[in-house]
Amino acid sequence: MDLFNQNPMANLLPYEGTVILHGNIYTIAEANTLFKTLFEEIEWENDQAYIMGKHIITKRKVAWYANESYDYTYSNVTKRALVWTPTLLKIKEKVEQTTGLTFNSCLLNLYHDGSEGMAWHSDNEKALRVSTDIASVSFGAERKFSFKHKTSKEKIDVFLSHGSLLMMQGTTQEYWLHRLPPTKKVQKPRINLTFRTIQYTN
Ligand SMILES: O=C(O)CCC(=O)C(=O)O
Ligand SMILES: [Fe+2]
Repeated sequence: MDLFNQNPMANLLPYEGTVILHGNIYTIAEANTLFKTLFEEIEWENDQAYIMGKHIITKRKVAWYANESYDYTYSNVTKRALVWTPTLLKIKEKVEQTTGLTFNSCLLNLYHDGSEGMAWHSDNEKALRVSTDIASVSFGAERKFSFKHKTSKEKIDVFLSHGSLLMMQGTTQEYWLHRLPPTKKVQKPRINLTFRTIQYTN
């Protein structure tokens, strides 16, 4: 037995965090249908932010859905969460069954092609967070997703395929950054859903 053969359910991080790739939780046919439905039904908007006084509008599109409609402020822009669509609820239930965890909100990102990505960051907005577990579901073009340790700078790459589930847990956000690097190799769109547990008051 090759002990170094990658077990897809093993922790991909060597220390100070837990990242588990569950692999594909949907068949290609199911994932195709979900991609199409999300592409058409989600209320996609360009993301906006004020970063160092500059108003930034991304090409990448985003949407927030949650158990309740509520306002939240992120990068100095106030946004309103939308209430789950039936498709999102079905995906949330599948993720909850697979992981044994529960989530109350979801950030969706639509990358039209490989020229769009997301820069190094960690998802640790303290005001919002009650749990650090994040479930990431991907549809469409396969893309590389990278982790970088905040002090050692060690890098770990993983490929996120059509219908796959990746879990980021424990101290991952505290000690590691992640990003979706842009790439010239990908011409097709990708949709990513990150299910989170956030504390909201309204
Ligand atoms: O598109 C992805 O795979 C990751 C998105 C992400 O990191 C985020 O929404 O915080
Ligand atoms: Fe993130």
